[in-house]
Amino acid sequence: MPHYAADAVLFDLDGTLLDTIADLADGVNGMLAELGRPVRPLEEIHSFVGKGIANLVRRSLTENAHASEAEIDAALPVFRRHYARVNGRNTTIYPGVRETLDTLRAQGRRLAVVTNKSTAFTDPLLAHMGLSGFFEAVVSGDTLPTRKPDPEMVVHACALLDVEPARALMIGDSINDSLAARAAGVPVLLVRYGYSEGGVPVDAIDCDGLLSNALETLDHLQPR
Ligand SMILES: O=C(O)COP(=O)(O)O
Ligand SMILES: [Mg+2]
Repeated sequence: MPHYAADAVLFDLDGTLLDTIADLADGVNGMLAELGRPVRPLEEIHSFVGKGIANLVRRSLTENAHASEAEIDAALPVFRRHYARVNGRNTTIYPGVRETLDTLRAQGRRLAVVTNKSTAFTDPLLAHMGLSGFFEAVVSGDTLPTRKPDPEMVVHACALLDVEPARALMIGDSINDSLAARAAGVPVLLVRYGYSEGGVPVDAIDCDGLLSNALETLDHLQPR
């Protein structure tokens, strides 16, 4: 197993640091109910998460259903209103995450969040969960014109942390994370416990290793 020098570790948020699916599902189903559409099971909403909020709303309206572009546009602020109301309410930190962040900081590594979630939800959620203090940079889905799987957010996080991409390590849960990291030249590990957008099994995704618990990140790093 390769051991990475990793001066910086970049973390995806939804499905990697935080189990946010209950709140995302409440936001989606609040929106669907208000629009007079049938609500969806949490398991289905799982597979819609990973490419940002606009994609989540689109998939929620069009999977085995029909919605016009105008209806999709109009639904976005409805979702945002419902999600803002519940963001963090039933969210939990995955086992091992806080200890991992503590250890990485104690080792002097710089940490960032790189998430497709919008800034308006990312920042209050990190604060609510008591995680803000760990991160020197937070790159959200609306920080740049592009989102994961494009590499720019990952490149931007490395620049903010003043670390060469090859000296960083990305931890994510979906193909969007692995594609973005690969294209940015950052090694990438995927957690087995996240949402894996599109329901793609993580074993089938090109990455540098799989983690059953965030603490296993430490096993992939060179000591310092
Ligand atoms: O908002 C999303 O779709 C997913 O966010 P993530 O990039 O933190 O997994
Ligand atoms: Mg994710």
